[in-house]
Amino acid sequence: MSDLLGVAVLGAGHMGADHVRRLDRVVSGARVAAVADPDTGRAAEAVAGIDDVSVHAEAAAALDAPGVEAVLIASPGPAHEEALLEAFARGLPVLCEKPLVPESAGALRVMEAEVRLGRRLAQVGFMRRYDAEYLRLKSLLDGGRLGRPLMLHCTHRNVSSPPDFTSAMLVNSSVSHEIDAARWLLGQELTAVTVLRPRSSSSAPEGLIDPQFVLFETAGGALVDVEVFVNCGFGYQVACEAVCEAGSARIGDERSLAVTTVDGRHEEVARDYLVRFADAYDREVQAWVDATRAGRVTGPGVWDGYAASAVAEAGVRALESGGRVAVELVPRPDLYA
Ligand SMILES: NC(=O)c1ccc[n+]([C@@H]2O[C@H](COP(=O)([O-])OP(=O)(O)OC[C@H]3O[C@@H](n4cnc5c(N)ncnc54)[C@H](O)[C@@H]3O)[C@@H](O)[C@H]2O)c1
Ligand SMILES: O[C@H]1[C@H](O)[C@@H](O)[C@H](O)[C@@H](O)[C@H]1O
Repeated sequence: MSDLLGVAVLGAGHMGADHVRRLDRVVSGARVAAVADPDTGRAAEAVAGIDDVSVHAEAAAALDAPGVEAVLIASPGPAHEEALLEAFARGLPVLCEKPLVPESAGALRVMEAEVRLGRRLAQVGFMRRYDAEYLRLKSLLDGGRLGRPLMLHCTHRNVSSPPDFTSAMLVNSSVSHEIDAARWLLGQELTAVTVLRPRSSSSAPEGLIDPQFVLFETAGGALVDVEVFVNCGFGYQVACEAVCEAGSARIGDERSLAVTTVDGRHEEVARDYLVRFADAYDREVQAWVDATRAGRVTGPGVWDGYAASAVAEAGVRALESGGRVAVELVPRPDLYA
């Protein structure tokens, strides 16, 4: 028996295949023991060259495969609730890609199941909490040098959206990251949301409301605004400026490589999340493996996933109604105190 943590990866698409590579070649202390995808050809391709790994069409079969001790869920959001409940039924620790569950009712069922178990088993894949720039901003805000935060101005741009992307997904898929980051950076719940629609870009697919301007209110009286633009065409840009009583701080300005030639100064712009957040995913998965081997959950958990889904759901209602929508959260169970 290997002393490496045996992980079943559910879903072998963009994120799943990248996490398989990461578990196999980047992080220490883990190995890929099984992979599941209804497209078994894709699953087999993702694990090509890896020893002692089984390939399954069904997620449940991968959870029951030999050597599986933990689960990484990278299937589409609507498949997450069933996968989480199946993992909990087997007592398996989980790293679940965002969203925990797209609808808050489903997220609540997952939370109730974990509370019934009486111990935390799941972490949600909000990888920005592991990004070096976000970590510096968090530590600056927590240190108090800038004083009380008043506003966060956020930008979230993608080059283009996948073919099945809907107007609601700008809020509940893309902005779910800002929802979690704002809750974490400010240490406050988001209490209300309003979504404004500038004129849609002519580069956006027909009918897609893109960009959107999302405004959150927080329990501590701060405001968080997000420009989300998923067909901007020119780069993957994620930025955040915190404006506080005694100063401001900004991250996300792509300071990685600047090339100067006779034609001027040129700075690289990431093309997608796998590039922009590569280090953050590595740190996230390593931290999850380490915590899991120590029998703990240290990252964003089921309460964070539930809160993000509830806020996003209010956001979608705000987009549809054009009005301000209050966020309703159930009381936080003691398990997540
Ligand atoms: N953290 C991030 O920055 C980030 C980035 C992209 C996607 N995601 C999340 O990762 C998840 C996967 O997204 P993706 O872009 O890789 O999607 P994808 O469409 O590229 O891949 C999903 C894969 O899951 C498979 N699948 C479908 N139903 C399944 C099931 N029941 N069990 C197992 N596999 C199943 C599909 O066949 C497909 O191969 C989503 O939850 C998405 O929101 C997170
Ligand atoms: O699912 C993806 C992913 O979460 C990315 O990090 C985000 O930038 C995209 O907008 C979203 O569609």
